[in-house]
Amino acid sequence: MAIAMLQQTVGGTLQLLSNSGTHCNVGNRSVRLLPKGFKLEVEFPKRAIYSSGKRKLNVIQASTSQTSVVGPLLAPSSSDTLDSHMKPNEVALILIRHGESLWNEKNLFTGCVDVPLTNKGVEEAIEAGHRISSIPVDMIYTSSLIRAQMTAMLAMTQHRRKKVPIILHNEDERARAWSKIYSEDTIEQSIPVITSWKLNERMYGELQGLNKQETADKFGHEKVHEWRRSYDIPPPNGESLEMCAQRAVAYFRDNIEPQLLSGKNILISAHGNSLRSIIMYLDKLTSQEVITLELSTGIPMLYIFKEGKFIRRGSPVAPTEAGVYAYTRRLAQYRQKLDDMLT
Ligand SMILES: O=C(O)[C@@H](CO)OP(=O)(O)O
Repeated sequence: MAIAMLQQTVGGTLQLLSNSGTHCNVGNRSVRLLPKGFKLEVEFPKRAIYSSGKRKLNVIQASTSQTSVVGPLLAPSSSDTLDSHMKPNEVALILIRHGESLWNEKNLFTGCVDVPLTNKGVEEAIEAGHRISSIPVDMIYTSSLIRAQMTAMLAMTQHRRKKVPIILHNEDERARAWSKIYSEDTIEQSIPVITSWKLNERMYGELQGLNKQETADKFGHEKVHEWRRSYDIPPPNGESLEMCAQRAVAYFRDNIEPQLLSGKNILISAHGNSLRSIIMYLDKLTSQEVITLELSTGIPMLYIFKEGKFIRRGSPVAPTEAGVYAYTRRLAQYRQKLDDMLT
């Protein structure tokens, strides 16, 4: 079976690796892949579909130095409209802040420290999953932190479509090779989960691990409020919200938005401040507006992406809530198909 994988781009060089000699279409050129890899000099467009046999390799932002590596699991043949092969004219984007973590419970500054969920956090994640269980999800993005990953995975246990979320391991070639799936059908029933530190909580510098109340008592409530909720004032040796927004929004624009454009329904499980940053971008909030935005743990927020615009649709309260599915005909149809499939 022909499996080609985008390995890397260096300047204008696109390197494809193949597990067998096979033909691969790159743009409008048909090329032969060699067993041990193939190098091709190509002026590639920003977004292009590269196909090998029946599979599509979706190359995102190939003209930048950092390229998303997309293997077969990452590019299911269609977005999940059970399973229509038409590119939809609108897709769902769901944002979830992770459930309560052990350090949320202890009221400690957490930032990039990798702390798991509490029992309450587990329950919140399951409840979030229940709320979104009839909304299509084709791809999941999470931070590299376990609390966001646990939240995404627990939420997906509730999804009525019953696809299996699978974390992609792109750390190196062996990690990729050793986690490869060899069944087309199994790939079809999977949801790729892409993790990136760029969606992490903002790095809280020398406040990480300190108690929020004790820090306020020591440095004054005003100072601590400034560190926590100003836009451009960083905590000692940490990131301001503005700095967090720079990397989180850049990641969203470079990696997630192209997938939405290509018709994928997406769930992002991340953190208070990385999500506030992304919401600032989606809702075009000013720096004054974003500092008053507070996100609760485990509450999913739904957006519809249509004609290049993000339309905020609030938070689904229940999978059967009429209001959510009245938002768009496509969501209503998807839920109906799930009902038909499951009864
Ligand atoms: O401690 C943290 O990492 C964050 C989120 O819990 O705190 P804050 O409420 O100050 O953004």
